[in-house]
Amino acid sequence: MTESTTSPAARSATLPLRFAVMGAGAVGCYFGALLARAGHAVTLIGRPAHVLAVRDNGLRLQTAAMDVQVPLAASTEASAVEGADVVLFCVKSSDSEDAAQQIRPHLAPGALVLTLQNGVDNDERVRAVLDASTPVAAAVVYVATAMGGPGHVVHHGRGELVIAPSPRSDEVARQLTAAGIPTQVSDNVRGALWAKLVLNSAYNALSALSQQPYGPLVQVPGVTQVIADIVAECLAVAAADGVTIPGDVQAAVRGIASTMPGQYSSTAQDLARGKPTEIDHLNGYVVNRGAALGVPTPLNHALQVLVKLAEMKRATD
Ligand SMILES: NC(=O)C1=CN([C@@H]2O[C@H](COP(=O)(O)OP(=O)(O)OC[C@H]3O[C@@H](n4cnc5c(N)ncnc54)[C@H](OP(=O)(O)O)[C@@H]3O)[C@@H](O)[C@H]2O)C=CC1
Ligand SMILES: CC(C)(CO)C(=O)C(=O)O
Repeated sequence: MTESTTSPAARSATLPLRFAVMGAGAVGCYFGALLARAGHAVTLIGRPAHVLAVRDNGLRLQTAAMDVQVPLAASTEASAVEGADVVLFCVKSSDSEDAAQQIRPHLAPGALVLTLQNGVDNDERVRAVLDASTPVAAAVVYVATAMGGPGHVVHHGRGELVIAPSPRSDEVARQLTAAGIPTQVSDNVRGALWAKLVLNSAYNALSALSQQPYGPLVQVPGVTQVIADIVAECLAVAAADGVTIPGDVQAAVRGIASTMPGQYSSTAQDLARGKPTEIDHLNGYVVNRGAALGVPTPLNHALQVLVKLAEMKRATD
């Protein structure tokens, strides 16, 4: 096909883009590394020890299929988003406003900010901080990754995204998919984020408070009934909020314990490392929406409070 017969969209799908990753942790490093390997210009923005390691040796990307050093740019400064076509916004949900404030003065006009986070309202919270002209699209992240240490990301499974529509979403989805990150654009990302929120609300706090992986957790008498009751509260809030949750959420909830029996929730991992959890954006979100909509959520509230107490204890140990 000659240049003149190629549509602008098709042409742009073949051109490398400039990506910045705001919050270069497990999720941002994994996707950033794949994009850099596909020829895109990628800058990671993260903490000093990680940035130094990446600058010295590149990012070590360890998956079942490869263990490679990926050269890419890294900075501790939010100003490194300058010139990016797309910002992968990958901080924890509790850091969204701060991180958005930090990148705001440096974003190029029209840069797309993609929120790759758990929790259902990060896109709204980021949009509220950024200039009204900046497109922000939520992404549902289906991946299991962890940091192996500074400059080292370990992939444990999956790696797809579902992203919300925006002026650049189709183009970006094509580029991501071509880079080995299967990406769909969906007009029900909120529903898909809610589906994940239900799983997180059902399992994360219980795994965190007991420091148990999902397999042994559900063997304890009473746990599956508690999970069913938590899920019922979440679904009542979602219904009152007009959210259509795609797929069979009950089957997805049951499937977690059998498909990931050895997995500890991210909340359990945060607590074990003495890091703040995202609980206010998981069970806590269900509680707040429930309160606003007049739907009682006593189990979600109890779990939120218990995790906050455990965070407090961990911080003072
Ligand atoms: N890991 C996974 O497999 C999955 C994670 N998710 C979700 O993705 C999101 C990101 O998770 P994950 O990557 O695991 O989290 P990480 O904690 O590994 O990564 C976030 C990184 O951003 C850093 N950071 C925060 N604020 C700034 C800032 N202002 N400037 C520079 N760096 C900053 C953090 O540093 P510090 O810790 O020092 O604050 C941390 O290193 C979360 O919402 C999570 O729930 C979703 C699906 C799977
Ligand atoms: C799906 C689940 C519950 C898997 O661990 C998760 O997203 C988390 O740990 O935060």
